[in-house]
Amino acid sequence: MGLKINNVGREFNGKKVVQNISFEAAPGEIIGLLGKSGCGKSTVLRAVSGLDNGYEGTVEINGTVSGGVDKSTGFIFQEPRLMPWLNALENVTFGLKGSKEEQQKLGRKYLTDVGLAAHEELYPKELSGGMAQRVAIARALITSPEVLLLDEPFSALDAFTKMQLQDLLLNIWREYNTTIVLVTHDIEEATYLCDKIVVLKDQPGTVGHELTLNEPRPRDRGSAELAAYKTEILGNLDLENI
Ligand SMILES: Nc1ncnc2c1ncn2[C@@H]1O[C@H](COP(=O)(O)OP(=O)(O)OP(=O)(O)O)[C@@H](O)[C@H]1O
Repeated sequence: MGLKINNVGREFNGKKVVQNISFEAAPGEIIGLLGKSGCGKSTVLRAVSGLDNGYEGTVEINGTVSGGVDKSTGFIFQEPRLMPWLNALENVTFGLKGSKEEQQKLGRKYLTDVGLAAHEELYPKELSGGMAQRVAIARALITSPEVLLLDEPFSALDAFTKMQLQDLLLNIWREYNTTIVLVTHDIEEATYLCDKIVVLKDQPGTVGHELTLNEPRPRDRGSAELAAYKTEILGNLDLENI
């Protein structure tokens, strides 16, 4: 159960961009996909999400081979991608079934979870970058996904907001016990959040290294243990060939 990626490969215009990507995430595990720009992290995540289905290999979610966009997954992008004509609550509840009252009740619960209970009426242009990304997180959570896929979700935010949202993500993960796949190029972020990190090598993207972080939470961002993981990752990033 959980997530199983078997030999995923993807070609664009006759060129292999990623190949033989395999990794697994147990239910409730946070797994990071880390690598240099262009190594194929987003390509792999799009295959896992079903947003792209032109890949080789298989993606299994809870034991079932996925054949497209799976209702049990939620996606969070680098930018919030909110609808500008809808307020925060309407963005979160957009597309939900049920009566307006039911939708609003559910929407308010998730807005509360992301710390925006008092801001449901604000429109995207009235939200800070961090608030907008909180709305995007609430929108992804409202369908109760078993697997949450995040593509560099905090990379556009300032350092302080980024740390706040990383902690928010851990709170949500604790509450909902979702399996999480996090694409990031941020080594600090990966070691702070993840149970397992898959380091991709590029051209074509392949799994270069995998490490398991047996570190209890809450983690200390400045600890010697995390520093040792960072060193291990840096040693496997092939930085001489940037
Ligand atoms: N739809 C597409 N058509 C053609 N080439 C593509 C397409 N999508 C991705 N690529 C190419 O695949 C390679 C990997 O891209 P991808 O976005 O997966 O990398 P990444 O590791 O997520 O990069 P970054 O960290 O910069 O976001 C790149 O060379 C990119 O140009």
